[in-house]
Amino acid sequence: MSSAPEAAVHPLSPSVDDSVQSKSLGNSLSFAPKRKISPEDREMEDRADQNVEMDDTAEEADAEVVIPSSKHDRNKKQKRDRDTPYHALLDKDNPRLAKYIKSIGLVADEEWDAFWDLLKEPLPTSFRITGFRRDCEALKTVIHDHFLAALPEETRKLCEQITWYPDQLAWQINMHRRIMRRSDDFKLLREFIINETASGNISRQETVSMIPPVFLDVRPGHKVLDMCAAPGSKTAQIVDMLQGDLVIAPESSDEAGQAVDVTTSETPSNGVAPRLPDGLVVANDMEIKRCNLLTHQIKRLQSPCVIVTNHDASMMPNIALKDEDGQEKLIEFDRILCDVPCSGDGTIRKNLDLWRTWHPHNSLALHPVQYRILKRGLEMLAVGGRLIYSTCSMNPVENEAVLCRMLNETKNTVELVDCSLRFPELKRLPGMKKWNIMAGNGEVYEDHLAVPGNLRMKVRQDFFAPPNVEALHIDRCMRVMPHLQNTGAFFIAVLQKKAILPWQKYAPLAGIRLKPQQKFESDPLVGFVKEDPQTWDTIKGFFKIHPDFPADQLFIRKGSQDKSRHVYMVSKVVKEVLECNLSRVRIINAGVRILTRTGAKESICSYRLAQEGLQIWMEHLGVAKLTLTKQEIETLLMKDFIEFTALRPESREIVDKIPVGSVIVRYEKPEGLMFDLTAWRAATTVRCYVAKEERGHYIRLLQIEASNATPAQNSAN
Ligand SMILES: C[S@@+](CC[C@H](N)C(=O)[O-])C[C@H]1O[C@@H](n2cnc3c(N)ncnc32)[C@H](O)[C@@H]1O
Repeated sequence: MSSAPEAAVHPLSPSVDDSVQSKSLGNSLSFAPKRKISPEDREMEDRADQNVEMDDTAEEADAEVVIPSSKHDRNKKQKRDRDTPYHALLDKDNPRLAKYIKSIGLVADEEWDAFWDLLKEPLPTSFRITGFRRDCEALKTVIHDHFLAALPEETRKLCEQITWYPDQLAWQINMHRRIMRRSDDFKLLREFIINETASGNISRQETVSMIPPVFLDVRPGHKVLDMCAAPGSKTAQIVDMLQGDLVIAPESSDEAGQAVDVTTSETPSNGVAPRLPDGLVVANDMEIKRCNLLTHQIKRLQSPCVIVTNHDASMMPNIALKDEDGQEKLIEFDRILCDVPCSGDGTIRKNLDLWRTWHPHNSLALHPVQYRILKRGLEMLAVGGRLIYSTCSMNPVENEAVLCRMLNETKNTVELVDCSLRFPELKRLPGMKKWNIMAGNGEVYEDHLAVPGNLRMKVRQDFFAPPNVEALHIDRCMRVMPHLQNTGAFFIAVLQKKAILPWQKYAPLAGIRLKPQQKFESDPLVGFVKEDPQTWDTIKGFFKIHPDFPADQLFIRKGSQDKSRHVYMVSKVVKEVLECNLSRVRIINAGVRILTRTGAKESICSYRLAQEGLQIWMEHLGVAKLTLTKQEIETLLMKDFIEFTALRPESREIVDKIPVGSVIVRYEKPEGLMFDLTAWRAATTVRCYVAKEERGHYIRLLQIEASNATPAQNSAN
């Protein structure tokens, strides 16, 4: 890799230390049983990791699309995607589908042609910036000032900032990715999006799929449950909100004062410990394979607040915490997302098979499970908490009918929130108060009385609008339709729990006995500091860690040689959840790696900082940062190391004072780009410990900064 004399023998060389990984790999505590990974699984995980093409992996999986079950199927699909001239071969017509949508009464007659024609058009390309706030802002500026500003005016008009999206961090380019691929105008922007997706800083996500988390109104410190989370695009938004990296404007002026600023980058001057991200996101999915996709997505977020679990959401086990008296108390979640499995007809613009496979029976069959997941969600929600029910289906049986049934059963303890004044730029329709239902035989029925006896078990009474539909305020639900702003279709309902549910009154929460469930066998999890106080003392001294740093939130896996090398950090609540629930909740993954044992003898500290966890606790590290110039940092990023002889005298002077071992390298331009990297100060070099994709990200930003700067600015650096 390098010609440096040290590099060949350095014990920390990336070639011998497999722990320098991209954001998406091996950086959190895994609880999954040691499973044998089949080539198919591996391929699926690789696909999720690589994102090498601007593909729709996450997006497609977002809808309830079946991931091809065998390698053969996948190869066939890939071949078909490659060979099929863009959307051309399919006969995009389905008279029964047209009859069904017309029969619901969802689209006004005068809008029908616009709606139906658009369903046959491919979706635009949409994406959002994700990650820590400081980095998001830098990337937003680059996209704006460098790429969009350079586009010819006609092309630029196709790029819309999604105005309702918080902090203006999302865009919709009204052109399908396959056409974009052939456009010279978009070449640079497209490449940039592909590379930034690979390094985890941009997330390709369909516009409508971004809506539910925005209405969920997550605040720092909240406890959030995402019941059907895989592949995790909405979980990622939730985590950004929880950590204060994505800020939703308060709903009312009363709330403005309560909003907590959790920006972790400021060191308080009053000696108080800098804030660490707190709160909890439980990201759950029933399918273990999809949980693996979810885990990969979550790892890119580098959050100590997330736990991935694997349960049927309709039977989600209770999760407990200990109160001050040591009594177990069930967690009541502040926010819950029920993005339930659905028939997915709202995704027909990208899931083209639906033109062929759509069947009215699917919605009828899905209603019961959707209802049960919603019911369990409401049970686990705190009084005063908020729950979002969402689907990418247009069928009222999966939407309004589920809600009407639940609202009637919860008897005024739950209400639909009126969001009509929120995000007015987002065009939407109100929930429907009356609808017809198409049975599996293709016949449409106006009410249950009209349904023939032999079909009444399948087309049930509670699938139709109830007589008291007005009183339920079902029109407060929101329907986004494709022709309103060139998107897919989506349904969103915001619910608030006003009191304990009627059937919960007889089972007071504090007294519930939790049943032990099947336990995963994995290496025991132990507190790092308890296990090895001496090493922690050395680490604390070496990195000058703030005395108030909560070291009890650090864990290692004991038993397996390989895993005990890494120290993971979790949030305070996640720590408590792990301590109380490992025997009854199937936890697949949690935590962020912050330290790795190197075994390097030449340093007094045998651990080095891990890049993925750096931002989380950096303000707790008093160790000197080595600030380098643009030229120096570029060398470090491109070659992987910089020799002392290549440093300017000022940098050399600082390096000479730093002991051998792990070091933070900073690049900082006043009013401009700023980032920190983990590195190793060796005898004659400084070696970078950042994954290739992430190094590429910083190199791109530096190059863009240089090309934007005036010649005078350039020479100053
Ligand atoms: C619409 S997708 C969720 C998309 C996800 N929220 C996102 O934004 O990336 C529905 C998910 O529900 C999962 N699922 C299906 N039945 C479930 C159940 N009973 N409990 C939990 N998850 C379930 C599926 O595996 C699928 O991943």
